[in-house]
Amino acid sequence: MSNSKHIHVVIFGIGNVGSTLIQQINMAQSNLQLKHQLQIEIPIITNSKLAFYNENGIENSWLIDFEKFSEPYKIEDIIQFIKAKKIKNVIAIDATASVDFVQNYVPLIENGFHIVSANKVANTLSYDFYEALRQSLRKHNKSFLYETNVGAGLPIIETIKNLYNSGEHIAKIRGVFSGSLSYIFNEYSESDVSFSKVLSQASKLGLTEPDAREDLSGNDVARKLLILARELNLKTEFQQVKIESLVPKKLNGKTNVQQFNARVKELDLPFQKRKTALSKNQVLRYVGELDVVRQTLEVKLITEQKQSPIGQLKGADSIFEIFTESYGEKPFVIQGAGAGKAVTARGLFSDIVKLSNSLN
Ligand SMILES: NC(=O)C1=CN([C@@H]2O[C@H](COP(=O)(O)OP(=O)(O)OC[C@H]3O[C@@H](n4cnc5c(N)ncnc54)[C@H](OP(=O)(O)O)[C@@H]3O)[C@@H](O)[C@H]2O)C=CC1
Ligand SMILES: N[C@@H](CC=O)C(=O)O
Repeated sequence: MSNSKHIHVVIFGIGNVGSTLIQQINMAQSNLQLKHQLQIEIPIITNSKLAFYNENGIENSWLIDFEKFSEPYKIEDIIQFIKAKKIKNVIAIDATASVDFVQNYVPLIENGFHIVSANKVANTLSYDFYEALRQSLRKHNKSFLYETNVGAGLPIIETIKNLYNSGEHIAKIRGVFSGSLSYIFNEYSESDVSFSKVLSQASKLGLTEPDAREDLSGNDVARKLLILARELNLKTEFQQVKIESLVPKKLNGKTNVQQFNARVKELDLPFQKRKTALSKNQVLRYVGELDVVRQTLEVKLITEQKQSPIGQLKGADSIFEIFTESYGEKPFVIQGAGAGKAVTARGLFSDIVKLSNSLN
């Protein structure tokens, strides 16, 4: 009999991040087996409507198999399949951006699933939901890991949590929290290309949310700030974040994502005006600031000096400046790709491995 530990991951969402995670897991199998005696199997993958099941674990042909053999599902079908096949050590991966899907977390936990999530929604609904979720995790002795919620693959949440738990006083966290907005303003400030073109490049690179207005409206950055605030035990609500939206009112609200994409050129003129107003040494940056002492959270577009650390950002890099008591006036800084399917999938993968260390 093999001594390997078997972990089973059910992947909800097979878009940019979910599909890359499948590739990364499949490629790492022999190494995980050899070095860690760990076998990660994927018995179910789903998109919003269809699920593909293979109790022995999906194979490299998963895309074709999904197209041929997937079937409509409800969350109860997934739970029932796992129970019927007596599959143990099960982790549900939320690689969706869905508000509806997070309502499945508690039923999943009650039925034996751990959760690893890239989706920020569960941590940014009401504080009551946040607490109820944690109560359910405690009651059923299950884990919920979500390092990719802030800074994609960068180790932000774990670092903040470790500092906080060790009694370090964190005064402020400031920076560029969005990989897509970083990419957009880095490219837009430096080149002659239109704003709508840069936005479409960011979307093609898989940096934006499925609906790019989530990024442009500041909501995605606001969620990240709120998640960090809650890690620091602030009982803050999303409505308390002061947000500067970059989406004109006429393209929000009543327009759907297709209508927005069709009219995206309407963003070009207002952004051209902001760019023209810049001097030679200035760039635009979309920043977030959590002031822990004042308990204020704010996200906004600013004009920044090119020479500053924030002004020097390149590509889709994020930067997190963390001001704490021990580090004094100079913050310690975490910087690197803040979005992208490869780094985000790798972040989910490392949460899976971390979680599997605590399973038998
Ligand atoms: N891209 C990045 O750089 C980063 C992304 N994230 C987060 O990762 C998540 C996924 O992003 P990304 O892969 O780019 O998004 P995509 O739009 O590429 O993929 C989303 C997937 O989720 C599926 N889905 C939507 N609703 C549901 C549902 N209710 N149940 C099951 N599946 C559903 C979609 O299916 P269908 O096609 O049927 O709609 C699709 O397969 C988001 O929450 C995002 O914030 C976090 C850090 C960085
Ligand atoms: N859309 C997000 C993706 C990661 O959370 C971003 O741009 O940072």
